[in-house]
Amino acid sequence: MTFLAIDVGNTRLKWALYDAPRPGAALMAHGAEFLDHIDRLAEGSWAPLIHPEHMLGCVVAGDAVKRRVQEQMELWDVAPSWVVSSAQEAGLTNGYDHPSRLGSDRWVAMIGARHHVLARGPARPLIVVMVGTAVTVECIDAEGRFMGGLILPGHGIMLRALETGTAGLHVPTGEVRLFPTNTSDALTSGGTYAIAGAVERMYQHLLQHCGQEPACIMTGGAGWKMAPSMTRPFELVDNLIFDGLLEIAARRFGG
Ligand SMILES: Nc1ncnc2c1ncn2[C@@H]1O[C@H](COP(=O)(O)OP(=O)(O)OP(=O)(O)O)[C@@H](O)[C@H]1O
Ligand SMILES: CC(C)(CO)[C@@H](O)C(=O)NCCC(=O)O
Ligand SMILES: [K+]
Repeated sequence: MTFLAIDVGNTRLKWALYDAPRPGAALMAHGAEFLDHIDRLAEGSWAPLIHPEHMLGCVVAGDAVKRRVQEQMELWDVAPSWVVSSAQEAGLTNGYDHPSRLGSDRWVAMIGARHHVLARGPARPLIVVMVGTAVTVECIDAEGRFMGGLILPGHGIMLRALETGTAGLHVPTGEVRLFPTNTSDALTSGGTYAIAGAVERMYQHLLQHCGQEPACIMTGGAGWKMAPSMTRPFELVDNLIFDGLLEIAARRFGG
């Protein structure tokens, strides 16, 4: 019962082929393409794959990109299905004002993170940080209710905004420093601590609200770069979105 998971992000499409639609399934193949290059998937990295029997994805890039991905999937006889954020799914409840307006990447990653925590011990409050093109910081209480979260610009967007918005800031990437003494280090440290500071703030909000130390999980391609600058112990999980898609797929496809 092969299963293809697809995460169409703001910048790149990431995919993973598993031997079954269930948590813990074996990973058979995986890859990533920039959105500009997705029209080559069927003749490229998808061509040699075993045909997936089921597929589930999440997409934040809009309908035109979704259609381009579905065109590539015509290579196989598999129905495309995409997660839409809802009021409730896989044990999580959604506290967003309009649940369907919550980015499905955020919803799916939270589902992955919640089950990650439950697999290890008793339920507890949870902070989920996704570090990619944008950064999101989500708060979930011990009962599995998504209480709310932050959206902030990712590191790359922050630096590009400063480059285009100021008269003379064009410098190479620097190092994260406690007391930056050159422009490169000042910019790199500023972006990093903006993210770390936002996360710390949400940690305090959740701790205060729940009266219990939250578990902290971080994911996304740049998570490892943020890890040394965080103020709390964070567990890095490679791809929470795939983990969440496997949880949902197990319920939908009965894996
Ligand atoms: N030192 C850093 N600290 C924090 N974030 C960084 C750093 N360097 C790069 N980044 C961020 O990481 C992003 C790349 O992460 P990732 O590979 O998860 O994103 P992506 O797959 O391109 O995004 P998406 O999932 O939205 O398509 C960059 O866009 C940038 O914002
Ligand atoms: C916030 C991003 C860009 C993070 O990838 C994405 O989840 C998105 O476009 N969300 C829709 C708006 C929202 O989540 O409130
Ligand atoms: K993403």
